[in-house]
Amino acid sequence: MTDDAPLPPEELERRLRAIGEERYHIHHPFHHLLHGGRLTKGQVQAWALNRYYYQASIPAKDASLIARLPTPALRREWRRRLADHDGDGEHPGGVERWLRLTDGLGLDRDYVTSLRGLLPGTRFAVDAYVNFVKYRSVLEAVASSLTEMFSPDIISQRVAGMLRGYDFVSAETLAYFTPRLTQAPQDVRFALDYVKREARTRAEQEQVMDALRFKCDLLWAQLDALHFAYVAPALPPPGAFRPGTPP
Ligand SMILES: O=C(O)c1cc(C(=O)O)c2c(n1)C(=O)C(=O)c1cc(C(=O)O)[nH]c1-2
Repeated sequence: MTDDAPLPPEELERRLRAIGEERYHIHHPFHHLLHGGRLTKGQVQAWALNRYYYQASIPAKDASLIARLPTPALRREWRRRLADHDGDGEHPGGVERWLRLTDGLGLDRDYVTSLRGLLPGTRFAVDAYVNFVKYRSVLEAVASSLTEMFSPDIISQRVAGMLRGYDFVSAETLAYFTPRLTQAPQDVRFALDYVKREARTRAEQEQVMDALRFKCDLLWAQLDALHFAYVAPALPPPGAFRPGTPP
């Protein structure tokens, strides 16, 4: 096999999984603290408030991808993701469910949704994701969703660890995560089959792997920003959320 020969699809999948093993945010020190019950309520609030922007931006990135998908079948598949996050008017979607999580932690909804307390690092990382999906190829955009291959593990760890570690967190507060345990594997099955089928050249396969690395990096960067602002050296930038201070 020359360097330019396409990888067998199963080898591409193995390499994608190896990228997650190495780079997924499950390995970030902030997550170890969060899941280990070692943060204060204010630090957990900072995590939830910042992550709201990620949750609220996911439907925007999915909607921009739908506009570029070439077939009804592809658009239908991606439309399901939009409904998962936005709800259908009767059942709440992920964005509303995340707000129930921030409610449960005692944060004011108007303050959370105003984004006034957001860290600049969160904003830049999340916007980079939305722009990546908007401007890169459809193949790279689909590939960038593949971090969801690794999310059921981190979600299971998080829910168990947070229920054990914090008396201010209840199963109801964390209800956001329950449907993700079935939605994420369904999303992944489709996206993984898609990239294995559509990345036909070695160059396209490299683009797929790079897209997954980029996505891991932007998830990591969000936790770096949180760690710097709220754990060590604990220097929240001007205007950012400060635990215990009224908005
Ligand atoms: O809890 C997590 O650590 C985590 C990670 C990810 C991810 O890996 O991108 C997603 C989610 N949760 C999530 O809840 C979610 O809705 C989601 C959508 C996407 C995406 O890229 O389209 N990732 C994720």
